[in-house]
Amino acid sequence: MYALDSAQIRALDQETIQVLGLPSVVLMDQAAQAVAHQVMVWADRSRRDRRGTETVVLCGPGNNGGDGFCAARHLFLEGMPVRVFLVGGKDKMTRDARVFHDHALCLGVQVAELEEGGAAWDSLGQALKHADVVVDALFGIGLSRPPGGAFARAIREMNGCGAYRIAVDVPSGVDADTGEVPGICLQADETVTFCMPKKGILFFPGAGMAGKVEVAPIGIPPFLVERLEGKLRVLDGSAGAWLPKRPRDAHKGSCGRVLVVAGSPGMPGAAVLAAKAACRSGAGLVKLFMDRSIRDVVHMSIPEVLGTSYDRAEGLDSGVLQELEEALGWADAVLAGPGLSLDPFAEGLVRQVLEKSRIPVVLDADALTLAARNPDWLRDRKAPVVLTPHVGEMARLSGMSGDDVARRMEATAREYARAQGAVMVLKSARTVVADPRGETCLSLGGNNGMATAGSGDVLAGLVAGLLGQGAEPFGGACLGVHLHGLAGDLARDALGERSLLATDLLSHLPQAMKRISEEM
Ligand SMILES: NC(=O)C1=CN([C@@H]2O[C@H](COP(=O)(O)OP(=O)(O)OC[C@H]3O[C@@H](n4cnc5c(N)ncnc54)[C@H](O)[C@@H]3O)[C@@H](O)[C@H]2O)[C@H](O)CC1
Ligand SMILES: [K+]
Repeated sequence: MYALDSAQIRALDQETIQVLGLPSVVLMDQAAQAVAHQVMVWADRSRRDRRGTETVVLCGPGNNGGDGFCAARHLFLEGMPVRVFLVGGKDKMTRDARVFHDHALCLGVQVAELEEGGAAWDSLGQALKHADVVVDALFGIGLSRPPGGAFARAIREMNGCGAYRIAVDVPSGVDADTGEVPGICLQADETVTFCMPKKGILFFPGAGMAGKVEVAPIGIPPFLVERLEGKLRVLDGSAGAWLPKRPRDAHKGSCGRVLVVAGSPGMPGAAVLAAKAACRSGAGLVKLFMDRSIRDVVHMSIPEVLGTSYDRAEGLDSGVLQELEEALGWADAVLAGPGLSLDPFAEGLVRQVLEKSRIPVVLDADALTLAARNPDWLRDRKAPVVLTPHVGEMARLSGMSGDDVARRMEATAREYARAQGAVMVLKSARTVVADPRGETCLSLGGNNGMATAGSGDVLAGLVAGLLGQGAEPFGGACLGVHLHGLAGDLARDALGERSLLATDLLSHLPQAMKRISEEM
């Protein structure tokens, strides 16, 4: 599945209509049938007699409204009571919307026009009072500014009624491309979107307005979708294809060696979480390059982890750098950053990793901040790099504001990946993974319970562990993100969301790994 923007979906529309000769009203009718079907599904699920289920449809002047008129037709032909209210005026209607508006009228569907100051608002109020379902067909991908006037009032009325709210394609008020909600917006219980989900209902805040998303085919051939440029792939179980195969005669030395450069005096936690996640990824050997002061607590927490320790108090001398270089020579992948701190000692370690590493490098947490301070380190590096910033760290790396990064998650990840020649894992409630060559994935997995200390350390360790087993950087990052979200959802299902801890992610990783291995 892909998340598409309005330009892509319009291009698909046009190709299907022009190249394949499928009339646009056929696409609209398919879309409308899907909406009407979901109304019937709701009636059946609520054990309501379909013919007793009252539906109110609010239509805008565009093709979103056209879907609404056409859906009303289908409900009417099913013998279901339906009322339609038009906002925006008949004179502004698109051709296809007009076709189904007129046909609905011919069938006997009641259509009233809502105008500012008009009398039909009372009828709308009455209709919504008795409605079981309300269908929002005001705006779809054509929204170009915050809804105002009669449109805003209609949205307020829909939000204020007790009916089950179904949005057509996009909840009215959501920017279909960015997910921004510039003004008033429908709070949908469900969104029936067509062909492929629109980016605006997968990225927040739009994702928070869409409710349950149903994706309905409307006759656009898959091969047209596949050949679209710049698609945003939505991660699912197929991410398992990126899981490195294990040698048949596996032994601990042949299942990946991962070096974790993490932790600092008094800060063992992040290092433990990251190293444990690398172990849980299936890597054969994980070695922590750590300060002597945390060695005991690390070995108590993870007996499986090897360790090379240094004494930060003695300062960063050539001996430590030599040991780090030797450890890099031992490893198949390296993670630097969790709990490393930002002092000159830590700076020296990250610099050494980027200068000397010929194996894939994952930079997380403090290493990202240090790399942002020294941009030439990334530029001059010799190894493939995966960066795993959250929005704030991305702001520091890119010089953008956090709000701008949050508003342009996909574009920011793509641009920075290309500029740095690095794989970007840009983390937020929706995480985007971008490859320097342009391939980009979106993870819908995970939940609010994962917004907790250490969650990022687990992800970074997981990604490094997969790269250490031979996953290529982009695939390993995508698989790590997918597994991380799946483990988080499994943990939430078992423990609830509120009290989730990063250690719960670790304990649910085996189940997540088992799940994707079985789906392959
Ligand atoms: N392939 C598909 O996915 C198909 C989608 N269909 C539906 O068509 C709409 C898109 O229709 P469009 O006419 O382009 O735009 P909208 O109906 O979303 O918008 C209506 C119209 O309203 C004007 N407008 C925009 N913002 C405002 C505002 N704030 N206030 C007032 N007026 C506004 C603007 O002129 C818009 O054109 C898509 O979402 C699907 O529902 C097809 O039915 C089938 C194929
Ligand atoms: K809508």
